[in-house]
Amino acid sequence: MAEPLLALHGLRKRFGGLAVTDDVSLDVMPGEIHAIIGPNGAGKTTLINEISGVLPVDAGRILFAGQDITRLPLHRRARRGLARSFQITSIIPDFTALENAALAVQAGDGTSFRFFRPAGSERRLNEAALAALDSVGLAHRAATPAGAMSHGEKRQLELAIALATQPRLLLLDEPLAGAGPEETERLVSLLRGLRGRYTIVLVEHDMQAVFALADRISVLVYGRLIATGGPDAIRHNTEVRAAYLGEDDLPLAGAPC
Ligand SMILES: Nc1ncnc2c1ncn2[C@@H]1O[C@H](COP(=O)(O)OP(=O)(O)OP(=O)(O)O)[C@@H](O)[C@H]1O
Repeated sequence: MAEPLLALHGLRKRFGGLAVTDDVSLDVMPGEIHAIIGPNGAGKTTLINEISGVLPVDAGRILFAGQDITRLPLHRRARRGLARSFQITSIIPDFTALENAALAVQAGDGTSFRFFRPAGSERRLNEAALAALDSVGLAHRAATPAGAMSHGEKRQLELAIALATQPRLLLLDEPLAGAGPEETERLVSLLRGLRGRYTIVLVEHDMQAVFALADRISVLVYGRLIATGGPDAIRHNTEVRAAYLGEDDLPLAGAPC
């Protein structure tokens, strides 16, 4: 069996008296889209923050590609290929889509602060940036200033920026938030196109999208992991359904998304 790309072992985090991550252990396998769902306040964003290094854990271990990264700072996790997509805030509005992606390519290959670059590196930079834009269907908008793009396009660009760093693991925190129905459809098909090529941890409230996209789903309730499994197993899990009682957004049938 393949080794997990990301393995969480007994993670714990408290905010004052509140256990927000309560002995969470889970594996993310290479190439899978692994969704983390749970009711509001379940601790999903906190968990993503612990994985990316924004927040230190109180106890437990985080292994990435077999190496212990529990105490590594955020930038050193990023260097190892752990990319987090920051909701639009990483976009520079006055820069074109291509320039935004090129900055990310530079950050990814560690050349951001080199003043003297060998001839040809500019071209390679632009090619890599264009490839990232192309992978999210934005190549035709390369010359457009990011600030002039629609909300959905900014989401696509944000994804291109994350992909431009050539991540081994992509952490997506609510990539569909604020998107209208058409934008959602486009973003879901775009994410589906990344399946198998990237390993993705996805936190998302849109259950139709989650059940359409995820290979496996982990369910957090009050910081505790109550289930991990394929969409069908999760959909029919009694404890999961009880956790969502009163919310009608857990789809019973397969979603046509
Ligand atoms: N910095 C903090 N200090 C104190 N409590 C916090 C902090 N950040 C989050 N919390 C609390 O931790 C709990 C989990 O929050 P978190 O944002 O991780 O949940 P979530 O599952 O992502 O929620 P949502 O679905 O609403 O985005 C909540 O009760 C929240 O109020």
